[in-house]
Amino acid sequence: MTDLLKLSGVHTHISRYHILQGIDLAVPQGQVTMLLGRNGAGKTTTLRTIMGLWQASSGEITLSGERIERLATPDIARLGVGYVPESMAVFSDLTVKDNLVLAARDAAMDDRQLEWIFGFFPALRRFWLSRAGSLSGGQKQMLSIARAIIEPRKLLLIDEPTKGLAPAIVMALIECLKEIKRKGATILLVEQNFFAARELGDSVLVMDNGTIVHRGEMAALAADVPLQERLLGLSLEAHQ
Ligand SMILES: Nc1ncnc2c1ncn2[C@@H]1O[C@H](COP(=O)(O)OP(=O)(O)OP(=O)(O)O)[C@@H](O)[C@H]1O
Repeated sequence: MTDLLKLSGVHTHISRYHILQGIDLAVPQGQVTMLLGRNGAGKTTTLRTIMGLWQASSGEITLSGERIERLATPDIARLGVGYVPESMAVFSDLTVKDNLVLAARDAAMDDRQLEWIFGFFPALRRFWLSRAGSLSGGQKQMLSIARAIIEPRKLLLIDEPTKGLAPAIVMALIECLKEIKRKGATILLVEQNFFAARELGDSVLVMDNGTIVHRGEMAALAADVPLQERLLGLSLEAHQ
């Protein structure tokens, strides 16, 4: 299996704080890799460092074998990395359509890509000319993911997409992400929801205090409650 993304010995400082303390991880092509860990473990900082939003103070990050840790965020995006931040990246005052037009940047929106996205997220077709600010939380999250996949991406970084959403919406979102996965996407996914983690994850990385403390198959961690309690402080069931 080819590793699409690799981090070796990555350290990140935020002002005087040493947050990432030597991250080694690999994200295999065509798989969903879950990134779990307690609050404050460094999951968001890891995604932001890959995306160039924080600069690694040392270590190497490669995408398809190419070093990216010194590149600026727009250049990393141009190489095919899509990022869905925790705080839903949508422009509330713009329509759903304009949010997607902007996300497609200089490329004209491709009709086939758009139909593909409507297939996952039918609500976006329904509210095409509505202000994004008028959408529900779940619909905003769907728009935020749609913005990240409006152009073909090699790699998607998604930060806690189910956070704060009602259970029915969470289930719908999991189905959408499964479909995106079925189409062969490679995803690094931060997620604390048990169903989402178990349903979507092929492999799992667990972080604590800025390092990776466990790596393995998601199914193996999902089946091992004592290990979950040791690594996460409580079982995945309790994270629902
Ligand atoms: N802008 C910042 N300035 C100072 N410290 C920060 C900043 N952003 C994050 N941190 C610190 O870095 C550590 C890791 O935070 P991070 O958000 O990466 O954790 P996380 O695992 O994503 O947790 P959560 O699930 O709570 O978002 C925390 O101790 C946090 O307080």
